[in-house]
Amino acid sequence: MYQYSCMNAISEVGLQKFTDQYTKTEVKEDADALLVRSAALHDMEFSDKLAAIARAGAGVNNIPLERCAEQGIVVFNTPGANANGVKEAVIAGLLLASRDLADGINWVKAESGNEDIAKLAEKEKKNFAGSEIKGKKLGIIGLGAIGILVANTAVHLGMEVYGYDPYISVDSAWNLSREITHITDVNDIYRECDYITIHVPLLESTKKMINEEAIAEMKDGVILLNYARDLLVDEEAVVKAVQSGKIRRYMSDFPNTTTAGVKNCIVTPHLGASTSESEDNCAVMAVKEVMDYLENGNINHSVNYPTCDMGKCKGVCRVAINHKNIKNMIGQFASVLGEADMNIANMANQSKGEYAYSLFDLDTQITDEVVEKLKNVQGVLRIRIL
Ligand SMILES: NC(=O)c1ccc[n+]([C@@H]2O[C@H](COP(=O)([O-])OP(=O)(O)OC[C@H]3O[C@@H](n4cnc5c(N)ncnc54)[C@H](O)[C@@H]3O)[C@@H](O)[C@H]2O)c1
Ligand SMILES: O=C(O)[C@H](O)COP(=O)(O)O
Repeated sequence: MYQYSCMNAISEVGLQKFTDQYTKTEVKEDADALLVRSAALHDMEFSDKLAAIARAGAGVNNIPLERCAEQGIVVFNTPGANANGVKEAVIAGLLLASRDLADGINWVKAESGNEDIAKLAEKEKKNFAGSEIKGKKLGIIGLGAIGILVANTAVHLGMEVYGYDPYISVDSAWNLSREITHITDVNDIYRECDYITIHVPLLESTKKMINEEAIAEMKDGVILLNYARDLLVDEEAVVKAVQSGKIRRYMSDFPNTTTAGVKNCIVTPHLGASTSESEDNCAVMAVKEVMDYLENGNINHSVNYPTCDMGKCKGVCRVAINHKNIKNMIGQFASVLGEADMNIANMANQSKGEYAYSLFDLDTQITDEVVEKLKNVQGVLRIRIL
């Protein structure tokens, strides 16, 4: 039996995928797996029982990845599962930034008791006039799951699309429309584009990538969209630029005291992935990842451990070892098993940065004594027998 705990509300469509081997617990210390959306886990202590954390979503900046890896806790996310939801929010953002729909709607609300509203509207509408996106240049920074969907949709809406991503995956490159101009110097996006949208992960290297210098390179009256993370942008510099008119509008999905309520900053309360479809997709993917890891030891879509998948165990038992990526680990594991007269029927070993993961299918049941010997190999972080 396994136990899981939810750190945020997780879609029932996903939770229903758990079989009767799983029960939900409110006691986090009892959980084998945690499911989370944006709840901040940086200050949370993790029990020795916890084997997996699944982020039902894309961004993992709310999870201490390194600390988890060191404790042998595999962290998963659900790449692409909410990308369509975010794409649609970004397209809405493009239109809201171009047409003064928000102020127009607010004006109608304010005048709702006015009997002359229809006549007055015809007089006032000039105050809410905008521009069209067709024929305008859109620069996309980050062509991953969301960036490519935005890029391809914007092409269909008649925009001229420029894309920048020095680390683009082969999959993304295959899925990108040929109409998109490939940019290798991000400054060309800043200099050329009428609209700029960012879709990169929040990492040390991307923090405040949109800063005063980047803004200075941009066209006057540019529209900037941020449905990725607020810390990617120096928002104090953005607010100054909005107030001076350098940036016509700043669209953000991340409210904070810097941008909330500022004229021409249109901020939504982190709604990008808040659609029933995205919430279901993310939860289903997260639950499947957790079950495959807890039951079979397979790792798919982890952000702190390598992908390692041997399907279902074909031997008598499977030994799953989370360990440091240092030399001679496999040799030591094989020696311990060989000395105990245990044959390895099948095995896999993969590494990612400082961490590695090994799976061994054995022809015989492993004993507690051998498990203890494997645990004592220096660099081993966790062992599970499945
Ligand atoms: N608003 C929301 O609700 C919401 C929902 C989902 C994701 N997000 C955020 O959107 C962002 C993108 O998510 P995704 O699912 O597309 O992720 P992804 O991993 O599929 O794509 C990110 C892309 O950014 C590229 N990249 C990394 N560093 C870069 C750099 N310095 N310059 C240019 N490109 C760079 C990567 O190569 C990758 O192709 C993330 O920050 C994520 O947290 C927000
Ligand atoms: O990174 C993500 O997937 C998004 O920011 C969505 O976050 P949420 O699951 O809290 O809506």
